[in-house]
Amino acid sequence: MGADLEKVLITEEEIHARLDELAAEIWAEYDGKDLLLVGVLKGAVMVMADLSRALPGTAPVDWMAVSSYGSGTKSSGVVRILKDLDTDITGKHVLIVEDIVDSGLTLSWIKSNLESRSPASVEICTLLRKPEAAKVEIDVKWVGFDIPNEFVVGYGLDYAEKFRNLREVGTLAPHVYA
Ligand SMILES: O=P(O)(O)OC[C@H]1O[C@H](OP(=O)(O)OP(=O)(O)O)[C@H](O)[C@@H]1O
Ligand code: HPA
Ligand SMILES: [Mg+2]
Repeated sequence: MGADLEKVLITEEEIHARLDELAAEIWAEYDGKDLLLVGVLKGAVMVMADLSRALPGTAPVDWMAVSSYGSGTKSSGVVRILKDLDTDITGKHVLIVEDIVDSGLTLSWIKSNLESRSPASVEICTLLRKPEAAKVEIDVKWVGFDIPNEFVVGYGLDYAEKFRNLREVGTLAPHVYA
């Protein structure tokens, strides 16, 4: 599987060090508040697992599943809810936890969808962001790493459902696409 990578952009150690920093900042913001962590399946599973465990206190976790990419490498811009939250978020401080903000279309749709449910606040934490790929303006409060506009896999991110279980984030070698 490692041989399928062209280059490693972010190592496992760099990811964990950055998530530890973000967890401390996030806890400073939400300590004492009614916080709900919302993960976006499936990509955010690894980020949620490590970020939530790096928090110095406890908070409930819920999940949404939406589809925008299908099996390809380009966002269709069409977002569908495949699984909604189990939680009523009225009055809660919602923190959306994501693996990547690419075009921003998915997150901007999810954020306004959640904002329509009368929460106390909705913010976003993402491990990765591609500033050059942005198609909509979206306010992301916590960003792990800004990365170049290249398709990446690993640490939850897939290509055709594969490579989510890589420990690092990297780009794929051309032979994988062939
Ligand atoms: O900013 P955007 O261009 O909208 O892209 C970002 C979204 O695309 C990916 O999800 P995908 O739809 O591939 O589902 P997955 O998490 O199951 O891989 C990723 O996990 C984000 O949710
Ligand atoms: O670069 C990416 N890789 C994998 N999945 C994605 N979903 C949006 N951008 C990406
Ligand atoms: Mg995907």
